[in-house]
Amino acid sequence: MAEEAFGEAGTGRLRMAVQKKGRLADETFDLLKRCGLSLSQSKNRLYARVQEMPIDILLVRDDDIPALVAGGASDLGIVGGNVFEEERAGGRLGSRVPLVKPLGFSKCRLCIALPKEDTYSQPADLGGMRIATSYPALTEDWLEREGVKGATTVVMNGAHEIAPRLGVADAVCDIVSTGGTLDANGLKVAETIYRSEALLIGGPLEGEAKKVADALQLRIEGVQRSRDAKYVMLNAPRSAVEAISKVLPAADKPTILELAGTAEKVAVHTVCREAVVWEHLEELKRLGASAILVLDIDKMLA
Ligand SMILES: Nc1ncnc2c1ncn2[C@@H]1O[C@H](COP(=O)(O)OP(=O)(O)OP(=O)(O)O)[C@@H](O)[C@H]1O
Ligand SMILES: O=P(O)(O)OC[C@H]1O[C@H](OP(=O)(O)OP(=O)(O)O)[C@H](O)[C@@H]1O
Ligand SMILES: [Mg+2]
Repeated sequence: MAEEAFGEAGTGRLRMAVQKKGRLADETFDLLKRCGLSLSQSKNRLYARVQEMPIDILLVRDDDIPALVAGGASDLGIVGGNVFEEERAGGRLGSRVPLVKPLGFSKCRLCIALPKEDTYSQPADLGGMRIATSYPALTEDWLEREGVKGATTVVMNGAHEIAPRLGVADAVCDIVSTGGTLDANGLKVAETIYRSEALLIGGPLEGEAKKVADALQLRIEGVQRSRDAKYVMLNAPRSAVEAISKVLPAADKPTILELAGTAEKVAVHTVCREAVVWEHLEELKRLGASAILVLDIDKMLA
């Protein structure tokens, strides 16, 4: 591998910054794998090269991704919306980094939380409080929008949940997923100020980089389309096919196949969301469906 050429502009290889290790990294690598892309890691593990497409992957801390993209060192990046919006709200990105698409993983909420014993009914109750957070810009923007008077932020880089107990803050504003961390630290959610998921950011691109980015996006869309979708096969009385098609709505009409040795029954194949199958299982059985198979779909490319 021509390591010296890595990351240089103008090589025609698209550069994409992703988290090296952490809560975003596993799902980012899984997404690339599902896009049919395999990575060859460099010896120093600061970048990897995609084998199947001209893409170089920068392996970095998530906090650095928006600035790398804004500064032009990377064409694209995959980063949590919380980090991206914090950098943007803090005025550190200029106007140069568009959001390309939400990716649907690493979902979490940015919440203001208070000690469980505090009473809370409205934003004004946060007036005058010190709020420990790694997201001062998003927190301050929200406080201003809600007209909260006199609240301030105390910047901490981790373990915010301990701040009220230490007396260095009255409230926290941090990432919440299951709520387990807050609960274990005697805190409760007062407000959700931002709903986050992983985002693909970057561009606008030109020339070869744009072509590669478009091809990558097409693959990502294929993976996203297949994420909730299931391939459903069942046998049913021919007379029930129309009713079954209404119960299992799909983008396209179902495929109806003859079954050997019978004219009354057919096989119905369709694609729909898994939840729809569960919701309507009883009804499908009532309509005479049998041998219901629900299969994973690896990709739906168009
Ligand atoms: N509990 C959670 N559940 C779901 N998503 C989360 C959770 N915690 C964080 N995230 C999302 O994953 C992103 C990365 O979280 P992680 O804890 O790996 O960050 P980090 O410790 O700042 O990593 P780095 O070492 O790259 O700076 C967060 O910015 C957020 O978007
Ligand atoms: O609502 P929960 O499911 O408990 O998740 C929330 C916790 O997850 C994140 O921390 P993480 O566990 O990633 O550790 P970190 O503080 O080292 O980032 C976040 O900072 C919260 O502390
Ligand atoms: Mg970080």
